Formats: sequence, C-alpha cells, structure tokens
Amino acid sequence: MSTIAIVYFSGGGHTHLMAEAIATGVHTAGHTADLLRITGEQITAGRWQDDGFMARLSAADAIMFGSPTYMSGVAAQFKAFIDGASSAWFVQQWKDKIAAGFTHSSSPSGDKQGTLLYLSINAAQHGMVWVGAADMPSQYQGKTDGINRLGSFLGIMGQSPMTMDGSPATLESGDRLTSELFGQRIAVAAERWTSQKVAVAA
Ligand SMILES: Cc1cc2nc3c(=O)[nH]c(=O)nc-3n(C[C@H](O)[C@H](O)[C@H](O)COP(=O)(O)O)c2cc1C
Repeated sequence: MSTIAIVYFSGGGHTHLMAEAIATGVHTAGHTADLLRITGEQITAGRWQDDGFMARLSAADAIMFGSPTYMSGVAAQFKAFIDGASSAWFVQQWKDKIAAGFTHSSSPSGDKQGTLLYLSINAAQHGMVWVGAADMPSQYQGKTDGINRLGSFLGIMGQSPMTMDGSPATLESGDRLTSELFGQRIAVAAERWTSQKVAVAA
C-alpha cells in the first residue's frame, strides 16, 4: 500500500475541498492519503518551518502539491513552504518520488497554468517524477459530468467564482470528480513506481 501526501495551502477553503476529494480518490484506490494543510502560523519572520510536516513528506511514496492561484502563481504561504522545504533538496530527500499538482482559482482561466508550471518545475528541481492528468474533458465524450471540464493536463484545475459575502467555499461537481479521479491515478502510479524499483549499477 502506498502513502500519498497531499500538501497544500488554502485561504478560503476551495483548494482544501480539492485536497479532500483527491484524498477520497486515493482511499478509493486502496491507498493511504496524508493531508497536510499549510498555515500562516508555520511561518515565523518570513521562514516556513514544520519538522513534523517534513518527516511525513519524507515518509510518503508520492507528494501532491496544491495551491490556489494568487496573481497567476502560488500563494505566498505556499511559496514560503517551498522555500523552507529546500532543506529536502539539499539531501535529495524527495528524489524519485512521484509528484503531481492541483490548483483552484476564481476565473475560468485565471492564469492557473502559471501555478501548475511552477509546481512542476519545483518537482523537477527535487528530482521527482511528475505525473500529469489523463482524463479527457467530458465534453469530447458527449458527457456532461464535467470531468476535466477546464481541459488541464499538466495537473488538475478547479474553478468557482470568488464569494464576497463570507459564505462557505464550494467545489463544482465536475471539479470534485476530476479531483477524485486524479487521487486514484496518482495512488496507482505511486504503487506501480514503488513496486517496480530496480537496482542501478553504480
Ligand atoms: C491575493 C489573491 C490573488 C488572486 N489571484 C487570482 C488570479 O490570478 N486568478 C484568478 O482566477 N483568481 C485569483 N484569485 C482568486 C482565488 O484564486 C480564488 O478565490 C480561489 O478559489 C481561492 O482558493 P482558496 O479558497 O483555496 O484560497 C486571487 C485571490 C487572492 C486572495
């Protein structure tokens, strides 16, 4: 059984709902999800640190990174985490782990691609194995379930209009399904990857 860490920031709760749906997919595939929500309290004098988080990320077979799209990129709190987690880079702790990404924004485009590009480049810096999304947008299959309705393949995207009245965050039903299927996909990919490790001659 593989453990999939889902590490994310969510200011208003939308990315959190995606993370929960991804965890549901991981469980459906018969694997373990470890939800790790970044908070501003983990940042002191501009530096993110949480040794417990880092230990759980180190123990995971795959890491899924999630951030809302803020000003076309990751949220500042998420970037603080990434910078703090450079401690893992120095010792190549995440090398060869499966990696994947997800984001949520308020506009249909919202320049979410910038966020996924950043997440994938960061994974590459760590020597991780990036796995994208593979579900055909449902519109091409004559379906109306909304799976991959935003047509994203580098990672998955969710979108819902920004709520200005303080009402709780919601997740569009197609984005929920997309998230669940992505959780399943990454869990299966991690299981395949970790069960087929081969020794490489030095
Ligand atoms: C500082 C800030 C910047 C934002 N920038 C963008 C943006 O570039 N594109 C967009 O579509 N939405 C943008 N939004 C809206 C958020 O992406 C959107 O509300 C998202 O659902 C928030 O996710 P969360 O509830 O997980 O925090 C921005 C919101 C904030 C607070």
